[in-house]
Amino acid sequence: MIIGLTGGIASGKSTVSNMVKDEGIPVIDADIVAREVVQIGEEAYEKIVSYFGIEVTNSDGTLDRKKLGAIVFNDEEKRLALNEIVHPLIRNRMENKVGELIEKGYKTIVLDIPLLFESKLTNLVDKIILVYVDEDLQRKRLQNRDQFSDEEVEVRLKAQFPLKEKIKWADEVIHNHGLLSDTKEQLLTILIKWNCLPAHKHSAHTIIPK
Ligand SMILES: CC(C)(COP(=O)(O)OP(=O)(O)OC[C@H]1O[C@@H](n2cnc3c(N)ncnc32)[C@H](O)[C@@H]1O)[C@@H](O)C(=O)NCCC(=O)NCCS
Ligand SMILES: Nc1ncnc2c1ncn2[C@@H]1O[C@H](COP(=O)(O)OP(=O)(O)OP(=O)(O)O)[C@@H](O)[C@H]1O
Repeated sequence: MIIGLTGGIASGKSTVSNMVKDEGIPVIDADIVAREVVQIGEEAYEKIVSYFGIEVTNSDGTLDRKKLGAIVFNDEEKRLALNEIVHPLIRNRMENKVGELIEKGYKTIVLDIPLLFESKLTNLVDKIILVYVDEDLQRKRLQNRDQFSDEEVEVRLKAQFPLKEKIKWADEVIHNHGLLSDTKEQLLTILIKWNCLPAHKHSAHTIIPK
């Protein structure tokens, strides 16, 4: 089973995906793949530099992600242009990674994709888990984690579908407002329901009814 793990910026996807990895299930992280496809010399790197100009590179030639972020999150047309350059390559690379893991014998693979719905990547997955928090908490966690100004937070939230909308399209929702142990319990309940835990892990989490 290929599970799509999605949410919104700072809703807790990485937190949940670390819990998934702890259960011995491999995770492919779209944010990491997105960094791989823009390395110097890669096709997307050349396209980005020719579209956005040399100003979006650091002195060592690597992309200046802060500068590129400041541009694309304040200009919808440019954000969509960046998406058009990188998203097909992200999709391809993720499909290849899934193929490799299947060949290695993994029966369950999780794809952590923030823009699963926005980028129409849902056909990559069989089931979808949404990591949900309300927007106020999402703002607070984003601000705390990345030290963004109010405006930087708002433009990033505006670039994604609201989490409330995404709930409708998810098979399961993990509410990530409380303790990490609550979040983990919700995750395990879903994985057990879908029969996705490796056998030794499954028995470790089986709750024996009284
Ligand atoms: C704009 C960039 C350079 C900013 O880099 P930065 O290191 O500051 O952020 P990072 O890549 O870690 O992304 C953080 C979060 O921002 C959100 N985000 C990233 N790109 C986008 C986008 N194009 N549209 C909406 N939200 C986005 C996601 O929730 C992501 O988890 C970078 O995010 C990027 O290259 N984005 C395009 C690729 C993409 O869509 N990545 C998301 C995975 S599908
Ligand atoms: N249940 C929780 N309680 C307290 N803090 C949390 C909880 N879950 C996540 N956080 C914190 O909230 C922030 C955002 O979480 P995380 O980085 O997992 O989100 P994300 O969805 O992966 O973000 P992004 O889309 O930007 O990669 C982090 O600083 C994390 O430590």
